[in-house]
Amino acid sequence: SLDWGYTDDNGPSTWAEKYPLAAGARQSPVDIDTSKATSDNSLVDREIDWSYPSNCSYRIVNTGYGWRVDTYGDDTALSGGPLSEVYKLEQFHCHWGATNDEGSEHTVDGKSYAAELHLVHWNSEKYSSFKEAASQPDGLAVLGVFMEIGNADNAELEKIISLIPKIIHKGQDSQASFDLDFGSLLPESKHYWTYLGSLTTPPCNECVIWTVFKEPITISERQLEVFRSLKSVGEEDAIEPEEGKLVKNYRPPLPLGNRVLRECGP
Ligand SMILES: CCN[C@H]1CN(CCOCC)S(=O)(=O)c2sc(S(N)(=O)=O)cc21
Ligand SMILES: [Zn+2]
Repeated sequence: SLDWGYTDDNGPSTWAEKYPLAAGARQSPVDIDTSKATSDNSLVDREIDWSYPSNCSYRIVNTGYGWRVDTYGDDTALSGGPLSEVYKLEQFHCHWGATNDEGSEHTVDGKSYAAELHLVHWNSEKYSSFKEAASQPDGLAVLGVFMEIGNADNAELEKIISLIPKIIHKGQDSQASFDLDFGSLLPESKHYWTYLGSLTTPPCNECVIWTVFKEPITISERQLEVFRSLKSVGEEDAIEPEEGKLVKNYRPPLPLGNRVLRECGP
């Protein structure tokens, strides 16, 4: 069985037993208490700036904890906002819940969204590899985008969702070269909150500069159901058809403690 996961016997409340960093003071996600957010002038004139390729080849993989799209971050760049260097996109993935009233990792004044998209970048200006960056306090920059249920399908996400039936079991992957317009995976408004945190899964390294957008994007109920059809076990694990489904893969919020939560944007 998995040494960590999201069930009662291996879920977030047990992680610190095997992954001591999970009990740290700079953990993610957090509840974004909007009354605590300080609008910081140092961020105002440093708009978050990203450039992603329009068409690129990608690999989508079932990690056993969800789907992950590995990008070959050559001509990607994320800078500005809270970032002092240029970061490259390494991968993106998503977190969701068993029902639509939960699923996001960050919450806003206690409100959960149905899912949360994470675009994971690493500080390629300062460090020579993603792995090295993941052990540094300013090594990773993750963009968090809330997802709420809408009537229409999200056309960009559909390109990913159409591949999920090929990776139902843990370890399966699918190579695809589809032209993904990352810009449309991000909200129109660049209004965001930022704070220093961690990976939201083991090993829970405290290496992430988080930027969470205020405006959600939409996903349809059908599309979210496809996420929930993923399995956390491999094809060879003989289990009942309904068993092992990844119906939820989010970590509940941890205390912000004495960290500063900054807000920027109109
Ligand atoms: C299931 C494992 N998830 C991990 C896998 N990686 C960790 C690699 O550690 C190398 C030492 S990662 O840096 O790609 C990464 S980012 C996030 S999150 N949810 O905080 O955006 C989780 C994870
Ligand atoms: Zn994540």
